[in-house]
Amino acid sequence: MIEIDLSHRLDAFRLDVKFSSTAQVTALSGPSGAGKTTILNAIAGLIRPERGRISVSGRVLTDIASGRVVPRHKRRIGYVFQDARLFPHMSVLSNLTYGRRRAGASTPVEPVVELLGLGDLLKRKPRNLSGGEAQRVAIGRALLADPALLLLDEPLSSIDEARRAEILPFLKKLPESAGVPILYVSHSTDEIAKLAGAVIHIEAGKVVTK
Ligand SMILES: Nc1ncnc2c1ncn2[C@@H]1O[C@H](COP(=O)(O)OP(=O)(O)OP(=O)(O)O)[C@@H](O)[C@H]1O
Repeated sequence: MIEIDLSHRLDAFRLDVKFSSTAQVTALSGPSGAGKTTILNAIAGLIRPERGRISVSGRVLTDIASGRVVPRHKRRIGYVFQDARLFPHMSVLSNLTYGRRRAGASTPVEPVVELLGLGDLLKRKPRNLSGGEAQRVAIGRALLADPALLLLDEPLSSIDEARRAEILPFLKKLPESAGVPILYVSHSTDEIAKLAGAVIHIEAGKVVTK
C-alpha cells in the first residue's frame, strides 16, 4: 500500500495531491508538466515536500508535520529513470551488483538475471546494449537493492515500438515474481491497460478523477 499526501511548489508550479493504492502496479498518468516526476522525486526522497506525508507498506518515509524525513539511501526505493543511467565503465554484472552492495542487500543475483533475461549480457558494457536491454539492466539493478517500492519514470519512452514489445512482458511479471509493488509513470494508455491495476491521473498538479 502506498499513501501519498503532499504539497510542493516549484516556482510557479503548485503540486497538491492525495491518493493511495493497494495495486501491485499503479500507473501515474497525465500530460507533460502535470507533476508526475515531482511525485516520484518526493517518494524517493530527492525533494522534501513543503507539506505532507508519504508511507509505503506502512512505513512512514516523510511526515513533514512531525519532522520525520527518512534519508534517501534508507528509503528502500528503487528508481528507474527514463534513460537507464547505467555506469558506462562497468559491465552489466557490475552494474547489477552495484545497487545491491550499496544497499547492503543480499538478494540473489541469479533469479533477477533470469527474470529479466539478462544471462547473455552480463559481460557487456552498457554502450553495447539496445535501449530495451539497458532498461532491463536498470530495472535489475534497482531490484537487487531489495526495494520496498519500485518507481519507474516512463521507462519505455526512449525505446522504439519493437523494443517496447520486448520489455513489456518483463514488466508485467515483475511485481508477482519479485514481490515488489511498482509505481509507474506512463503517457501510453496501451501500456497502462496492459500493466496497471490502478491509475492515478494527474493534471496541473492535482489528482483528477476520470
Ligand atoms: N526545478 C524546478 N524548478 C522549477 N520548476 C520545475 C522544476 N522541476 C520541474 N518544474 C516544473 O514543475 C512542473 C511539473 O514537472 P514534472 O517534471 O513533475 O512533470 P511531469 O508530469 O513529470 O512531466 P513529463 O511527463 O513531461 O515528465 C512542470 O511545470 C515543470 O516545468
